[in-house]
Amino acid sequence: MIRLGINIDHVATLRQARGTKYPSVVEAALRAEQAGADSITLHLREDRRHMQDEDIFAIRPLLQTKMNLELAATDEMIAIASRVKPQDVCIVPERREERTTEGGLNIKETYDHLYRATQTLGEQGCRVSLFIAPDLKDIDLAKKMGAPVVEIHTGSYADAEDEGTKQKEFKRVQDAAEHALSLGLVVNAGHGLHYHNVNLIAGIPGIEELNIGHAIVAHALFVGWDNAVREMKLLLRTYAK
Ligand SMILES: CC(=O)[C@@H](O)[C@H](O)COP(=O)(O)O
Ligand SMILES: NCC(=O)COP(=O)(O)O
Repeated sequence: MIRLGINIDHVATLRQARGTKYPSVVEAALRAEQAGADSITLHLREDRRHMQDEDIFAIRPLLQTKMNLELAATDEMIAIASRVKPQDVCIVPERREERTTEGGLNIKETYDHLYRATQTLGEQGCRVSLFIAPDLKDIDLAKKMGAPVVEIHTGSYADAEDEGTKQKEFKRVQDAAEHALSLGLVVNAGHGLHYHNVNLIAGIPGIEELNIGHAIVAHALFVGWDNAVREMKLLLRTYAK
């Protein structure tokens, strides 16, 4: 059964907008688990625009499911992950000026650096995932690097502005997932997924987990957090093959 990772970054975005203590990211994480989340994803960005270090340390011991900590492969972030010891770590690309994560890791250009980060985090007992574009060559490099998991960036699929582009981008994700599974990799996917586009991705056989956040936080404004999580969980159950 495909698993649902709830990314709570943008609960923190609302909090950071005013520097208040509310909404509580701890409450968001625990209630998401109660509502059916199989994992809690948090992206500790270098610029701390949403999640803060103290959020990561506070949430880690309280989770009943697992923590998937997203981070850039920097010495600072690897040191934090080595202290927090999340069950899963997803290495993601980061550029300060970006509005959101644009594209996957440039594995070819940064192979040696990513290899060292993957090894270090693996030695800490974390299951390492690489956030990559739906590109077969990048998947081959991820396998060569020894990362047990890849998370396929679904942003181009989610951003498609016409049906033809959407179907083309979906096939890229589908082909990439099939190739990664054929190499024995665990395959996750995420970025930009919402209640009206998750169906095709959830229907790809073999995908282990979808990480979804922004759309769930947005929907929660109208239906409540618990219901927003439950509705997404039901969609995954409905469309998974
Ligand atoms: C890696 C990924 O797709 C998510 O963590 C996404 O980055 C959400 O956070 P932002 O909206 O800050 O990019
Ligand atoms: N890795 C994808 C993720 O964690 C959530 O991305 P989004 O749903 O907030 O776009």
